[in-house]
Amino acid sequence: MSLLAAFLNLSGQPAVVAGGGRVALRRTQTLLEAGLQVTVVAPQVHPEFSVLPVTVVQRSCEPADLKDAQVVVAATNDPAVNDRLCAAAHQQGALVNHAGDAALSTLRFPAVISSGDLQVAVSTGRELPMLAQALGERISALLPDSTTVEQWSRQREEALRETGPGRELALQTLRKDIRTTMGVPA
Ligand SMILES: C[C@@]1(CC(=O)O)c2cc3[nH]c(cc4nc(cc5[nH]c(cc(n2)[C@H]1CCC(=O)O)[C@@](C)(CC(=O)O)[C@@H]5CCC(=O)O)C(CC(=O)O)=C4CCC(=O)O)c(CCC(=O)O)c3CC(=O)O
Ligand SMILES: NC(=O)C1=CN([C@@H]2O[C@H](COP(=O)(O)OP(=O)(O)OC[C@H]3O[C@@H](n4cnc5c(N)ncnc54)[C@H](O)[C@@H]3O)[C@@H](O)[C@H]2O)C=CC1
Repeated sequence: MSLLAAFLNLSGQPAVVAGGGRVALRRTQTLLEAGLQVTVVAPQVHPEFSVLPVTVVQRSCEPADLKDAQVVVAATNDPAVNDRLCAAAHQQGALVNHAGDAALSTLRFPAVISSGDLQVAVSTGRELPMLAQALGERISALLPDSTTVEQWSRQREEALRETGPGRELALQTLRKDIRTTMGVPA
């Protein structure tokens, strides 16, 4: 069995991050980049949270704080608290990340390599973040720049507007151009 590899559109959805340390900060940044509305609940928060567009509630996190959240990250340094919050979050049907135990998560965080809207996500399917990170560094050298991607995207739209044999020909030309540029056999 493998994990479901998918990209989720959760822009505008509420998320709660329990904990305010480095792990919570990293996860919060990832959620913000995907447009979620993040509330951070923790007695102590890393100073970098003050420059982020998040709501900070400075106290210990209770299951009631998770109400309405579509995504819950339990990243406190108290495993029992993380377990309890995750159990409550699962019950309400949220996507759940348990920072201390991936087996208790329905949501795992990959290493992400991006160029504009293009994203490559690496999951090892286990807990081996150094490998995900190292692979990400190799992969980043392979990504085409965003101007090139934009141009290919426009070319594809133009090809799809064509009718008859011109359409297939335009798509074939584009496919060949992309494959050659990416260094795979045309
Ligand atoms: C299961 C998973 C979490 C999940 O998805 O739930 C997980 C688990 C754990 N990570 C630990 C440590 C660190 N992780 C990082 C960094 C990253 N970790 C990420 C993902 C994942 N980490 C998921 C599996 C991914 C996979 O393998 O596919 C990345 C890719 C994405 C992200 O986190 O946003 C991001 C790279 C970002 C990049 O690309 O740069 C660093 C920092 C660094 O290395 O610089 C440290 C050390 C410093 C620190 O403590 O922060 C420990 C504690 C081990 C211990 O006991 O010390 C555990 C728990 C355990 O192993 O039990
Ligand atoms: N998945 C990953 O990438 C990693 C996961 N971990 C796990 O994540 C946990 C957190 O790591 P760090 O951020 O480095 O910890 P940290 O010690 O820097 O921060 C812990 C945070 O939890 C908060 N906290 C404690 N009790 C709380 C409660 N009842 N409610 C809300 N917040 C509470 C504290 O105020 C603090 O902000 C670790 O204990 C470990 O289990 C650790 C390293 C990497």
